[in-house]
Amino acid sequence: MTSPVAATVHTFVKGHGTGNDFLLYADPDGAAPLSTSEVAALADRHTGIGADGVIRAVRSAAITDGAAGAGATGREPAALWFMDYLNADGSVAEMCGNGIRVFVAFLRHAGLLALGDGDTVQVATRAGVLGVRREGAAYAADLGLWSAPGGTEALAQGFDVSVAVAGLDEPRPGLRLDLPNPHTVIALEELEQLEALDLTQAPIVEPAPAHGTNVEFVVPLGEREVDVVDRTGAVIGSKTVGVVRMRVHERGVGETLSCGTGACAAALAVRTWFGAGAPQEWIVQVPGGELRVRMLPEDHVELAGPAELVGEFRTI
Ligand SMILES: N[C@@H](CCC[C@H](N)C(=O)O)C(=O)O
Repeated sequence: MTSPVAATVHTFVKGHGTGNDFLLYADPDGAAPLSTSEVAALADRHTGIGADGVIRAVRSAAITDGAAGAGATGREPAALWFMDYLNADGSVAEMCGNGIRVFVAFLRHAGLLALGDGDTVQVATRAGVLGVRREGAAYAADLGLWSAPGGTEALAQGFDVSVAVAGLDEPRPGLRLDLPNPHTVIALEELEQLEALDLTQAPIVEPAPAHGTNVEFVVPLGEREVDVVDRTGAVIGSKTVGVVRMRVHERGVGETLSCGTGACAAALAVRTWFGAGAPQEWIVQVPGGELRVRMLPEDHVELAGPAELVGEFRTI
């Protein structure tokens, strides 16, 4: 591979969360951002290293307005590190739920952060400062406020757009939710319908959201009793959780094996459709594994799941 990368950046760590994979690098002083075309070249699965996104770790004190792209939060005294997340096509996204867990794992691996089991670190993102708690080898992130751009009317109705996709005969109703990156969730009745979808092309959402959208197709699978364990792993009770199967087409990427903010949108949409009495916790099954979503007070939502680092890659 001929390096598409600026001379200052050659070494990347590859990591993933339930198969949603990223290339990460440290740029403490904010001196080595990558261009859109450099990111796209690196993320290319045939001629680059390959990834769903590229994540740059910048000291938040080094972020000046606009330096990290549209929506940069500026200096964040509450958080030492800023997560600069870019999609595989080089476009800027407001948030990445799988990425923020892998980001924290990367900071620990690079010796840039010490985080005890059960402790929480504040991370600056384009969605504001978010807390990420370590749970052994996994992480739980409070992704902050969710909202429905269609307002209470869309939530009451359960949908506010129409979505056409290859593999389904007719357009289906979809519900838009912001985490704060844009999502559109569509319910299907059968797992066979989910498996038959062709997500090699982006689903067509009408009316088209102004800034594009990630699109999640979901099949609700009912409720399940699961063990409640303490920090030592001992079972101390049980609780009821909802279960959802999901496939996703990500804005700026294509179909991915997982999407963390998408899993939250899926759980929020299914909970909305179920109405009062729906579980507050959800297991979201994605092609790359399982994620846990928990509704927190004041319209916050928590996403928990694994974060794994694969290896280091050096471009030439
Ligand atoms: N995979 C991410 C979402 C990444 C951003 C998304 N493609 C967008 O453009 O909004 C996740 O885990 O949340």
